[in-house]
Amino acid sequence: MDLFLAGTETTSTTVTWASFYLATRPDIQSRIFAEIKANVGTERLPSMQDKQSLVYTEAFIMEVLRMSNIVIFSAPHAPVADVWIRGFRIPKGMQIMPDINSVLSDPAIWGDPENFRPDRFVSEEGTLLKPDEFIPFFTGRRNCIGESLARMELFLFISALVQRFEIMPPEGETLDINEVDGIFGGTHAPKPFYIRAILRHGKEMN
Ligand code: HEM
Repeated sequence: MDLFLAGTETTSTTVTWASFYLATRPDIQSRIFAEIKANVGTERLPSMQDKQSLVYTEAFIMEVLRMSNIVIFSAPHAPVADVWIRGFRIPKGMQIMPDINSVLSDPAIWGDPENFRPDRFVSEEGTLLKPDEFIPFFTGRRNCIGESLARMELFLFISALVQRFEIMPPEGETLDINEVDGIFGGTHAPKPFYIRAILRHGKEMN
């Protein structure tokens, strides 16, 4: 369970959502590639040392995590004593499953949660913003134990993918969020879809 669902399906589903957003948003993909080209180049693969300088790339990954919201409910939790929240009593020991989606898509927090907009995580000074409400790995003492590993995997895989390939919809086709969204099983995954991954070469890479 830990190995296949928590450790594997989560990151692979996030990469699948990232491929969808890359294929449907060439404007965003161009900005990611330009950032990688300027800060890493194309002679070597990006490494974790590059994360500080690839702010927009990391903001893209955060926006994929926010929009795709692959773990809609946290694991079951229970209070160790009676608590009152907005007039509701949650008795000691009662199992609750907090709704992560209600936070990641709250207009009062994000303004335009329905729009895919990595810039919401970039400050005016060009640094990465980390709002408290960004909780795809949930929050508190029992939050996702694999967060650091997952974020490292996503950064290395997605930055290398965009450095080497241009991601596009199939020839002559468009991809639509309403057609791929979404299968709610172990994770919130997109329905199967096709993309093209065209190797970047020549002038673009130099
Ligand atoms: C994009 C990737 C991932 C997301 C969005 C994610 C999200 C979550 C969430 C929301 C929880 C529930 C936390 C809570 O209820 O407080 C959780 C728990 C957990 N995750 Fe992840 N996870 C991801 C990747 C991983 C990876 C790569 C591993 C392991 C290598 C992992 C291992 C676990 C384990 C073992 C738990 C249960 C922790 C506990 O109950 O104490 N996760 N994850």
